[in-house]
Amino acid sequence: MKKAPNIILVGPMGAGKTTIGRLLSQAMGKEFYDLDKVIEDNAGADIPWIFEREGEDGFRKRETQALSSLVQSDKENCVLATGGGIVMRDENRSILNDGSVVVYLYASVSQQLYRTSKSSHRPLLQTGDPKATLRKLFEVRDPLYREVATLVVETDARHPKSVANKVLDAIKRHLNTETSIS
Ligand SMILES: Nc1ncnc2c1ncn2[C@@H]1O[C@H](COP(=O)(O)OP(=O)(O)OP(=O)(O)O)[C@@H](O)[C@H]1O
Ligand SMILES: O=C(O)C1=C[C@@H](O)[C@@H](O)[C@H](O)C1
Ligand SMILES: [Mg+2]
Repeated sequence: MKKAPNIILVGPMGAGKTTIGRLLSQAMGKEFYDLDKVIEDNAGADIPWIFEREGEDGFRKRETQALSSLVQSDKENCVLATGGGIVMRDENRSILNDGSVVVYLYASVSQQLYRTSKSSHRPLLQTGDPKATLRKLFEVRDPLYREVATLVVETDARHPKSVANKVLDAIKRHLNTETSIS
């Protein structure tokens, strides 16, 4: 029998990947993984510490390693929330495109700013002008999220539960179309 595809959420910081991923995994009865958390558990240190000691490059190496061991292990039936920069490496985009259903959670820059403003856990946003940083990242990354996405779901002005339901409907529709006989 065909394996159930993994569901992978991509999108910018504050899109809600962690929040929606958890809700989605509960609704679908799948196991939930948050790649940022997996990286932290593997390193025995938090993301700000990794950036400080190893730089962004060190973090990206750990990110690719965690992604490939999760997705290329025999794990199936899981929901994986990624970090906002997962699409930056070609190697990661190839892994994402290898049989998973990838959902791009779209959020406008102003929503990203609002949703990330309460936490100082994101090293890339510890700048004088986080809005300008988010805008620059969005210009580079939005086309890459779209490149890997099977589905795109808009999250602005929606409660997390409503986003999760929208994602669920889109996944069901996608999987039904994929398996129906034309
Ligand atoms: N649809 C939504 N409406 C309002 N608030 C939201 C929504 N989705 C997420 N949030 C809130 O925004 C904040 C950031 O969400 P979350 O941590 O899930 O984002 P993320 O995409 O995982 O970010 P990162 O890439 O940094 O891991 C949280 O406080 C969360 O409760
Ligand atoms: O957008 C990014 O590059 C990042 C997003 C976070 O989820 C973390 O993965 C880390 O802070 C880097
Ligand atoms: Mg997250």
